[in-house]
Amino acid sequence: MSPLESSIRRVLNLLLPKIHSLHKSSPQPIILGITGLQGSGKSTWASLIVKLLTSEHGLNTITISLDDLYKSHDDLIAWREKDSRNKLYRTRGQPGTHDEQLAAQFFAELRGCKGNDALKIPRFDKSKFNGEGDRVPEEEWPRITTKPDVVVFEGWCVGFQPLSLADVEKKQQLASAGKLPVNTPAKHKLEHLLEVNESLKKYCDTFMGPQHFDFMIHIDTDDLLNVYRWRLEQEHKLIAAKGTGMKDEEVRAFVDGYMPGYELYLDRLRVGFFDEKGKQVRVVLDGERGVDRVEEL
Ligand SMILES: Nc1ncnc2c1ncn2[C@@H]1O[C@H](COP(=O)(O)OP(=O)(O)OP(=O)(O)O)[C@@H](O)[C@H]1O
Repeated sequence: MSPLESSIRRVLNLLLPKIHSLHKSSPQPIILGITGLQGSGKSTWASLIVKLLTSEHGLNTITISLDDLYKSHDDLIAWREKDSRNKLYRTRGQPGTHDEQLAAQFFAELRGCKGNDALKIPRFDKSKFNGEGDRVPEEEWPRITTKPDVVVFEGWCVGFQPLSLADVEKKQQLASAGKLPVNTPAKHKLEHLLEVNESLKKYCDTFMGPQHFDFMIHIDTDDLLNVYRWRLEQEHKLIAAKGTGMKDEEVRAFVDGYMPGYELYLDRLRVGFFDEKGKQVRVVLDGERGVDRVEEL
């Protein structure tokens, strides 16, 4: 067994008794969030957890990625052009670039799903429009006809919760004084950070707040600079395999887009997403993406 698989099993074992107990007491699908830094392994964790829960624990488990809930291409362009000065919205990814109505509707249907009513799972194709991406036509979305016991919902900003205006401002001042790990909030105007924060608030109200999840796995690291290293390694591997990929400075710019989110919202997630204890596991990775430690929150 690979070290990664044994880490995933170890973390899953911490949550399993609680998952089984909730499964026995509630007919609704259990929502397990997976959040983590760029390239930290969210999709790898999600797919192995689906496999383990289904094949070894008899729990019918599916996964959905926040990436499948983006706005359509037309809506993404309209969103970008609404405020073309906001650099955070030049590409998809930030809160505001997903279709929160679609997301809220999907999760509401999922909670009410009794099986046999063919629930459709939204899909987004990142390759459309030269990489700008577009939603896959609804008739091509996969359908499920059996109520899932567990739904693994993964995304880079899953688990983030909005800050007050004063706290966003304070973070930006800290960044301007060079007191945050990478200081990226200083690279954006306050009003632009607040625009993302406002969208995050809407997400949390409608589909991404603590009230919408049962459990959360957070893949983290003590040193945010590791994220640049992991993403560069990932791209170098891709170039070695396919002969093409992003240049190093493009990779850095790409990761820079996510850093303000990490620098604004990770502190709160690290303290705990839920009010109740025992529902969240924080996995802290070392520089080589090995597990340094596991914390139950
Ligand atoms: N612990 C690990 N050690 C080494 N490589 C890993 C580890 N976890 C994942 N990888 C590899 O790193 C790459 C990124 O993993 P994955 O796509 O699961 O991450 P992600 O967090 O979902 O990424 P993204 O943020 O880009 O969506 C994959 O090639 C995966 O095989």
